[in-house]
Amino acid sequence: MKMPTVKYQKGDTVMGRWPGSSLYYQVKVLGFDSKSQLYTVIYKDGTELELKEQDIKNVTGFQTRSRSRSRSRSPGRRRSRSRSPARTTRRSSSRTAAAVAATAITESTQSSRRDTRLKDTVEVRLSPVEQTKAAENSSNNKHEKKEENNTASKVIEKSEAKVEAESEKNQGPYNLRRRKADGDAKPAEAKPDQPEKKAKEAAAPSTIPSAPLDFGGKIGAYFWLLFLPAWVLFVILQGNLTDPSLINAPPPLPPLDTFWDAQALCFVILWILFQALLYILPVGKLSEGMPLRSGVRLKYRTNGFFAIMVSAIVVAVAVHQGADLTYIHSHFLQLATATFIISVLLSIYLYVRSRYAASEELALGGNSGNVVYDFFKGRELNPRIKNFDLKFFCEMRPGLIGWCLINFAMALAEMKKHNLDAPSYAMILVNLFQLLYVVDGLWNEEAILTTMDLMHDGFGFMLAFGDLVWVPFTYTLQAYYLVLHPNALSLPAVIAIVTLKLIGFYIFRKSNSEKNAFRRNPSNPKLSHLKTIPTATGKSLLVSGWWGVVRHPNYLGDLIMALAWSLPCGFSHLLPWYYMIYFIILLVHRDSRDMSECRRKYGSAWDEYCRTVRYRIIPRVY
Ligand SMILES: NC(=O)c1ccc[n+]([C@@H]2O[C@H](COP(=O)([O-])OP(=O)(O)OC[C@H]3O[C@@H](n4cnc5c(N)ncnc54)[C@H](OP(=O)(O)O)[C@@H]3O)[C@@H](O)[C@H]2O)c1
Ligand SMILES: CC(C)=CCC[C@@H](C)[C@H]1CC[C@H]2C3=C(CC[C@]12C)[C@@]1(C)CC[C@H](O)C(C)(C)[C@@H]1CC3
Repeated sequence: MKMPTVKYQKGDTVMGRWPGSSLYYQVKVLGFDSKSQLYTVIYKDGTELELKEQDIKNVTGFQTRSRSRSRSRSPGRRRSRSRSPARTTRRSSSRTAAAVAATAITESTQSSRRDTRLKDTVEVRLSPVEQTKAAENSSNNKHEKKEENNTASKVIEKSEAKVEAESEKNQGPYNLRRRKADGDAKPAEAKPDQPEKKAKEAAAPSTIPSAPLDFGGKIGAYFWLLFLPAWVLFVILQGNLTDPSLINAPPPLPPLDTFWDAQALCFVILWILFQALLYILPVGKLSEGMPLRSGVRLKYRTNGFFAIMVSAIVVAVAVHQGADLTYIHSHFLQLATATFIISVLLSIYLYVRSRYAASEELALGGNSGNVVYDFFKGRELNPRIKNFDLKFFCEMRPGLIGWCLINFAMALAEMKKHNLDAPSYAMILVNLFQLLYVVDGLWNEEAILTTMDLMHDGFGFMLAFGDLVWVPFTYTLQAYYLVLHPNALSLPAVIAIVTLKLIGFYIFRKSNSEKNAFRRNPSNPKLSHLKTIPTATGKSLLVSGWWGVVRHPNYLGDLIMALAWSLPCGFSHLLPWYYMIYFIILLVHRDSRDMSECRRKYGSAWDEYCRTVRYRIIPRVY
């Protein structure tokens, strides 16, 4: 960059104020943009920021800050332990831009959230220095103080209102850039029909970091590709046995032709098309997703509740007209096979189209270069055909609503099998509990946009198979099991199980809504009583309320609900407990995936959060 005649020159070592605080660090000037009048500076750990001239000072007139003074003055100090910067540095292995952020715990009140944030900056990870008295008293500095508040409040306005999008779009007075160390630059791929994009990407190295391999890496991907379908087959066959124990040897494989049923395939295709039609109807809200790396926010048609209501009416009319839904029970294996074929075809399509996707459209994982791993994990973050979002649709519609349809069919099959006028208590509980879970998910469909799958995971076999096959054909196992293995429940048992379900649901819903509301509008007045930790990305972390109890309160509620789903099936067999066991494994794994991802994103701010909120899912246990 050619430097015009400006106060500080490229290569100068100066003191740069950290946005939102009154602390200065030694930085090197990288350049000056005459248009925005901002200096690009680099901190010692490699973080780049754009600063105004007022926020830069000459090194003379500064002295090293005494740490104890800095810390004892801080209100946040009261809440946090292990504050030694040296110690923190040693501990935090994956320091990101956040590692240099002033990690503070802020208690925001409705009226003074912004001010409090300014005052509460308590900790820095570089050696902070402050100005000498003489320098502080200079008239220049008086002006500076006034200006400091202005600029700092701009930062906070930015981080509270349009946070993520802007910080990535490089628009505000301060500009937190991605650290170079955030990932390996990958060769840019571009759509052949987008020569402009291709040229741009070829010129600038891609910013897509490849995340560490998950799920056992490349070998793991082979394993899961074989194991997951085999497991679905195993549990379906087990459900038909008189003694369906998960620890029994697998039943003999039925002849190959029993897997295939053209009619079953037609039903599955019809169901998916029907759901797709409901999804594209211009009914319901258009919700914005979280900002992507490019700063863009995609729009999603969140009409899931409408879709399940219409589906329920259509199914009721069909049953009234004589449609025999017990077909679903008698052709469970064939329906699962047909859906599996569709999920494989969809995954192949997704993989092929991802080869033509621009690098900014790819997820952080799934770009290992290994075909099998990438096919399994998924490469493209938000594959869309026009406005039709394939990942969102698959996650929220055919499988999820199909789950309720299958449960209902199992209730009818139970009545038919045992000549009942009404389903058993156990069947009713399982149906109602899971219906509540799905309807709640669809009612709060917008909340899915802030979950890991939507924000971070690519769409590949894992999710396509998970959404279309795994959910409808394994999450229904309790109802499937009850058709052939009735379990009588006493009234007190029913009351106890319902109570447990409601407790779980309350924790699950409240915690998910709290995070979703906070992510959508961090300055939401309803959340102003909550304590937060700011991070260098502009986003904050909740550190009180539900997210101050454990790091994943939503998982806790979900697990309690899972327990309530299995209890109605009794303790005679392990099969109906499969969901509970699987769910513990899934959530523990998701928690550790999320931990690594958040540590990568938020650095020391995340470490601070983990020190403050010590337990992951179950208070005082785990
Ligand atoms: N039934 C099932 O099969 C099943 C399976 C999996 C999950 N689930 C449920 O689906 C829901 C979503 O789960 P999920 O795995 O996507 O995880 P999640 O807990 O909804 O999302 C994790 C993300 O939340 C943000 N976050 C973490 N701590 C925070 C804090 N203290 N303050 C503010 N934001 C914070 C982080 O993202 P950002 O900071 O980037 O926003 C983190 O990556 C959960 O209720 C879970 O139980 C159900
Ligand atoms: C194939 C395997 C082993 C894994 C795929 C995981 C996949 C089935 C789940 C990952 C995230 C889950 C999820 C729901 C369903 C199951 C998953 C897609 C969810 C849509 C269920 C309804 C809830 O209300 C929810 C919070 C919206 C759930 C979001 C996450």
